[in-house]
Amino acid sequence: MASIPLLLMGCGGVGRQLLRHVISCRPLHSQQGVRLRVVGVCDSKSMVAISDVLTSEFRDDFLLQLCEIKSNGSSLLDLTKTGECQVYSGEEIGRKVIDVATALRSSSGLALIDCSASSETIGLLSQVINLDGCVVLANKKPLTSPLEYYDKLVSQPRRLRHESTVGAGLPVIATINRMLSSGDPINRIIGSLSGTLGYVMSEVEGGRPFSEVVTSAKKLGFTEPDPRDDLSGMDVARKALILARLLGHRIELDSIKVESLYPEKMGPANMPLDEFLAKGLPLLDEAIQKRIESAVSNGNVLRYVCLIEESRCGVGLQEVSKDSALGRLQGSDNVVEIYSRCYSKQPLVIQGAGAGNDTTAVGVLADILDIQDIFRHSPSAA
Ligand SMILES: NC(=O)C1=CN([C@@H]2O[C@H](COP(=O)(O)OP(=O)(O)OC[C@H]3O[C@@H](n4cnc5c(N)ncnc54)[C@H](OP(=O)(O)O)[C@@H]3O)[C@@H](O)[C@H]2O)C=CC1
Ligand SMILES: N[C@@H](CC=O)C(=O)O
Repeated sequence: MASIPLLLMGCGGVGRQLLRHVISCRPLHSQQGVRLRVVGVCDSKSMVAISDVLTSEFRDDFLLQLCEIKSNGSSLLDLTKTGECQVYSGEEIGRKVIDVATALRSSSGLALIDCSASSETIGLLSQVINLDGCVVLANKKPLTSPLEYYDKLVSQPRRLRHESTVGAGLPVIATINRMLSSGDPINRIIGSLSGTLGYVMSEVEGGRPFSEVVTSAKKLGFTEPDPRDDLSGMDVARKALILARLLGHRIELDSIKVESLYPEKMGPANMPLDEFLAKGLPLLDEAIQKRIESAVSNGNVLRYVCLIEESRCGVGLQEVSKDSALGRLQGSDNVVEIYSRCYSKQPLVIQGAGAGNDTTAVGVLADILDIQDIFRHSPSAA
């Protein structure tokens, strides 16, 4: 039996869906000889942890209650009433995560799952790797931090999985890793890597106002916590950087050319999110619609494209033919075309839903199961 102790950072849309999946897959995992033991969960302010991380785990009804509390916008602190957990806040959180990883080091090791959208988790993630733990990421920010930190995080590739950082549940990272490790060098990747921007382009093409479509994309769980991360192109740039670094490009985020769909005066430094959603977005409707109509009048469509080729890496809007793989995309689907020595004339193509809490959580869960052997071979795994 592989017993994997999980500590989840971030219990928003993706994190909660992951907890629900862990619970609903119990019978399947039991057949496979795997037990996922949730020993701690944290959000931006608090952390709940089980008192004995070596042998205990949160009960499923406690985890479902946690999901409900967070869905209602309440605080994890409300769970103290149950008497089932210890609660930590502020700087205690980081210390407790390291305590848990240290306590588990000589038995199975900890699996730290980052479903936050924070740029501040990188230090903890690297420390957990150093404590012989594993890290699974939906959060792209740790992998797009400066190379100095990135190198530490990826120093033990067997202990790191991050499939959901690019294309949500689509097998983009695994495919690229398989190609590279089998000596099939990749020379070009072109694709549409934003579920939000894909959905926005195809829905506005169909006649809906841009502001209304962005609001729906947020409700559907496609956008980042602040949709300006998507609309600025930065979320796609992060995915491009993750792929470029996998290909061996030693580049930083600020070297990627990015095209934003809103002006700087509407950016997070100048406008609160609520104001952007209520007042900023509608001001963009006309300009985006005109751009899309102009593409359509040329017999084309507009897509937000990511290109990585030789030393070039850029993301931005492009007019593409309606009949191309990019042009045929609809809704939140992503497409990634990979050109390599083996796939030189016709690319290897990966396509499907590229955003959404469900598909992303499934990708994270698959990553956790992918590292089960590390836990199976530990001295405590019976
Ligand atoms: N949705 C999607 O389709 C996809 C999402 N992702 C990635 O998954 C991640 C989560 O997205 P989503 O669930 O939609 O985002 P949400 O905003 O719904 O949830 C984010 C969660 O992270 C918590 N959080 C914030 N800062 C920290 C921190 N420093 N430590 C621990 N927890 C923290 C938040 O706390 P609080 O509740 O207190 O605000 C919240 O619970 C993002 O990085 C996103 O890029 C990746 C692929 C696809
Ligand atoms: N906000 C992202 C979610 C997945 O990474 C997107 O829209 O693609």
